[in-house]
Amino acid sequence: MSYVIGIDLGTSAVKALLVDKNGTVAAEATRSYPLFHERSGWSEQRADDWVEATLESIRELVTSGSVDASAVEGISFSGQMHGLVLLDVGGSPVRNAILWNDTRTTEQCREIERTLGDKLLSITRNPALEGFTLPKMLWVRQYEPQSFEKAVTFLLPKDYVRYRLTGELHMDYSDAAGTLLLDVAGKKWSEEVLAAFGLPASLCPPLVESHGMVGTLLPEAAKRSGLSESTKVFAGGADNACGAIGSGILSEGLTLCSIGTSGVILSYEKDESSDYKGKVHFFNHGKENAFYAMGVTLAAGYSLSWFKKTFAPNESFDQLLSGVGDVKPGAGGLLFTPYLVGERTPHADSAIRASFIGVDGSHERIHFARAVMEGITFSLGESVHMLRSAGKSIDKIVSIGGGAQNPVWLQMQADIFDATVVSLENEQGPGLGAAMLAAYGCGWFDSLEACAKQFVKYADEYKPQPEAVKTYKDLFAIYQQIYTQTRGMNEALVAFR
Ligand SMILES: Nc1ncnc2c1ncn2[C@@H]1O[C@H](COP(=O)(O)OP(=O)(O)O)[C@@H](O)[C@H]1O
Ligand SMILES: O=C(CO)[C@@H](O)[C@H](O)COP(=O)(O)O
Repeated sequence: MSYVIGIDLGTSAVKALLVDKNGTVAAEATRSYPLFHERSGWSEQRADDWVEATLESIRELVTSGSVDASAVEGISFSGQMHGLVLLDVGGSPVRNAILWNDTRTTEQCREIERTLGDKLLSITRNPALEGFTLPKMLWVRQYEPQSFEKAVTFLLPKDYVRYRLTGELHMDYSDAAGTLLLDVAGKKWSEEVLAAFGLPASLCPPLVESHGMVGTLLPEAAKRSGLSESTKVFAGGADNACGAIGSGILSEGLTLCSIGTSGVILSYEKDESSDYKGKVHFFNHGKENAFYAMGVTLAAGYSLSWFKKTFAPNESFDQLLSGVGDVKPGAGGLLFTPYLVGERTPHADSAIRASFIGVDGSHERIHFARAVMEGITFSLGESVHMLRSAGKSIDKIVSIGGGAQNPVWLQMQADIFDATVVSLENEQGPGLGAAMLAAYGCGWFDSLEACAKQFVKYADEYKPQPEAVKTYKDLFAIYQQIYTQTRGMNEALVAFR
């Protein structure tokens, strides 16, 4: 049997999947790495931690799957988006990577808006948001000029891992779209944006399709991972593009909900023609010449893991959430807004922070846990609402990410989104999407769609329950007021953080 490997470089951990030609996951391995929050709003990781964790997880896959190294034909990647990795002339990172959920760059975002005006949206199809890569570059240039002077290339997280495995520098369109340096519709680095900020084109790596082959493994990487040097390496894509591929979101009318560290609602776009005026992100898909529109909740799964870490550090998610289905929708009048690190959609605001509203003497920890899950889902519901308001019809949503492991949460999504929610048999959307890019790249299938027919296996369907839909509609109207009513207070609190 032949295999491919899909690597999902997440924020909390890297997950590696060994997948056979039938799309069956033969083995899985995961390794976590630390996140550094040196100041409020900052979020960094060490790029070399990703490489070590990836090599270790591949080695475990190969060993636990008891496969012959020569049976693994290809490997590809899904990566957390937007993170800035600056490399010096020797190919080493000049500082820690600054991640997608780091919001230190408000000043640089305003500078980008002032400099580019309307051109920003027409070229990059996205507004200046703190999480994107260009503002991070400008921040490093302004505040750490000694590091920036050393930088000759920039990469995104999974591109750095792939570079260390192959020695080749590349970036795929789906990830490049999240840098604010790409002409998204034209599929090329924007000379206009680069020139406007005095950035040399040589900083940008060559662009490739997600299923494009970029090389084979370096001898050292082959030795450490246990794979053969002839293993073909394919570019891969942004985690949300790969999550979409791994969930079969490859044609018009299909929508994805992903609750990982972040949360996203993503809707397929067959071409570049839709214009959301920057209200949602608009990026290149990992499928050639396709696109997607996407709303992002910065602290989705992160809100629940913050809650667990703070109030139930010694329990598993399943223990923490046991009994959460017995609490009625609305958590006894307790609402939560998941703005622990600021927000992106629909409120691009780095100063806003989370709230519990309606705390009552009768509330127990389980009500708070339910309120956190509901607040995250309401936030994602805002993106569903925005896409519907722009004319999208959203009746069926494939749900992935760590959050999709809990059936109560899947039913809650169906009730809050008022749509049928479908889970996957193997809850590994982005990793499976990466494996599919390798399988398609290896020539196992004529198209990603043909690969999806074989690889993507849907599991349970959750239908919206009318009574809960009605309750959540009423609560959503109250939830939506919390942002405007707490914004001023949070701005005043910035000085105390
Ligand atoms: N058993 C579970 N039930 C509900 N939520 C879970 C469970 N396990 C993990 N999660 C949620 O999923 C998140 C991690 O999702 P994952 O897709 O692995 O993230 P990432 O790819 O960003 O590293 C956690 O922050 C947590 O909120
Ligand atoms: O910033 C975004 C999308 O724009 C995030 O979705 C990141 O891509 C991180 O993803 P996860 O670690 O939550 O999967």
